[in-house]
Amino acid sequence: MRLFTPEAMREADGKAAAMGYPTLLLMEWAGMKAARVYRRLFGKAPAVVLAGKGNNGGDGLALARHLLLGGVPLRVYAASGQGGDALQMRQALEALGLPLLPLEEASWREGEVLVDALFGTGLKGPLEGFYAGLVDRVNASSLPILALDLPSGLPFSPHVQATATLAFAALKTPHLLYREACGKLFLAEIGLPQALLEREDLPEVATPQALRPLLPKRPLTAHKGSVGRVGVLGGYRGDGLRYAGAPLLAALGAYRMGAGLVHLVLPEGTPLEPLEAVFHPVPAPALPPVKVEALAVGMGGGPWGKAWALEALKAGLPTVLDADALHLEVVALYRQAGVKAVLTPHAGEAGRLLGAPPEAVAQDPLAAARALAETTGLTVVLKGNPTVVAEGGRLSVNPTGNPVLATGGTGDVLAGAIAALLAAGLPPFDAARLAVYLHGLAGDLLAEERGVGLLAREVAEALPRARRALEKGLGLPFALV
Ligand SMILES: NC(=O)C1=CN([C@@H]2O[C@H](COP(=O)(O)OP(=O)(O)OC[C@H]3O[C@@H](n4cnc5c(N)ncnc54)[C@H](OP(=O)(O)O)[C@@H]3O)[C@@H](O)[C@H]2O)[C@@H](O)CC1
Ligand SMILES: Nc1ncnc2c1ncn2[C@@H]1O[C@H](COP(=O)(O)OP(=O)(O)O)[C@@H](O)[C@H]1O
Ligand SMILES: [K+]
Repeated sequence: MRLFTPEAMREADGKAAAMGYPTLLLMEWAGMKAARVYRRLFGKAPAVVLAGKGNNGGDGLALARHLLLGGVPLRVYAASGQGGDALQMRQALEALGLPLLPLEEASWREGEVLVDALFGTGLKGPLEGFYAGLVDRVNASSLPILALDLPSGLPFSPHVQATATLAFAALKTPHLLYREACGKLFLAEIGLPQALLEREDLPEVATPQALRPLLPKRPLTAHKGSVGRVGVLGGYRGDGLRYAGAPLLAALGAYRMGAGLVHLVLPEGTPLEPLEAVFHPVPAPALPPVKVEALAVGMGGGPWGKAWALEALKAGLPTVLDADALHLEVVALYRQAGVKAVLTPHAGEAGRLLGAPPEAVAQDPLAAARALAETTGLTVVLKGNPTVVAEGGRLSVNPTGNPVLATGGTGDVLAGAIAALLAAGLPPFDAARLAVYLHGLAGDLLAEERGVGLLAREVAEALPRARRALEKGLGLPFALV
């Protein structure tokens, strides 16, 4: 599944028209699916439809007709000046005898549901004046809001804060970058020719359909030496400081992602927890002779981070470089050596590597991940919401995960999980996008059950459940209608 920009979506729309596909059918399907979602969410609660003059408004007018025919009480406030398909939808509605009210008079009361069909992919700049005021009133209404295609105003402010959003034909970038404004997300197929949706040049939205085939198989004859062994190198002791938990969490992440064996290389004197790992206490960063297929390096490394990474490089194995191992010199050496490496920065670390403020990275994570993959020549996992995986020209945007994961150590678990998949033989891009998806899904399962207050180790513990869900093809965090 591809992630469209609003421009790419409009282009697809235009191509459908140029192919002779009757675009009125697309709008009719959009309206019909929207009515279906409305009924599913709100039953027969009375609707107030706010329709703009473009095609997004047209979708709203089509929805209104289906609600009317389905016996849902409603009022429609519409801008004037529709043309093309939207005008036909207006005429169809009026022919059924529903008078359209001027948008300027829009009002609502307790118990009603607002449908936001003001603006979709055609918005050219921030809303101002009347429309900005209308959006502010909508947001202040405390009524449920169903946004059609996009919450109006996105990707700018002000924008509608929807209870639910129904995307048409494909997800667009704002759906994943402004997840909060969308509320519960739905995606409707509306009959756009499939060829127009297959755009290899656009980023991927990671889905169970794409990821399930990547799950490493476990044959009957599997043994702990055959399914991937991971070396974890990290931790620091000095200056009165101790970072002992991070490498342990990475080891848990690796085991819970299916590693056969984990070798844990730690500073001497680190307090050890009972864990199924083989411990290698060392007086200073070093790589003892261990039989592993991949490494995870840098978690809790503090000032030792760089030294851990340089020691690990000697093995020439696929390596996850996390946290304190993320330095430009280190990254350059891995690239020179032709080692398969996955970098796992959050926005702060990515900003440091790119020489950009973290806010700029968080503002456009797709561009930042792409830039970092380009400058380093390595695979990049830019963590956040959404997490973006980049390698060469490829981008994968992850739809799972939630703020419950914003707690110390969840990134360490992820680093170990990626290393386990590298050790199982997956190429870096696949190991990264699969681990990121499952890690986010583990967080989603836990968020639903328990909410805020998770421990990182619990995220590791939930990885097998996330994996089982993916094996069944489940776990897509938005509904297809
Ligand atoms: N993809 C698909 O396959 C399908 C897509 N469909 C639907 O079409 C939607 C896209 O429709 P669209 O292109 O008509 O644009 P839309 O979002 O209605 O807005 C255009 C209006 O906004 C106005 N306007 C712009 N900027 C503004 C501003 N800053 N402040 C104020 N006004 C501003 C602009 O005015 P103008 O500049 O033209 O005067 C124009 O009137 C898409 O989201 C989906 O819902 C489906 O129907 C079926 C198939
Ligand atoms: N708001 C959020 N939404 C989704 N995922 C989040 C959110 N906050 C944190 N995460 C995830 O949690 C992990 C945090 O990693 P990181 O910042 O490296 O933490 P730590 O260094 O404590 O392990 C990342 O995988 C990140 O994507
Ligand atoms: K809208």
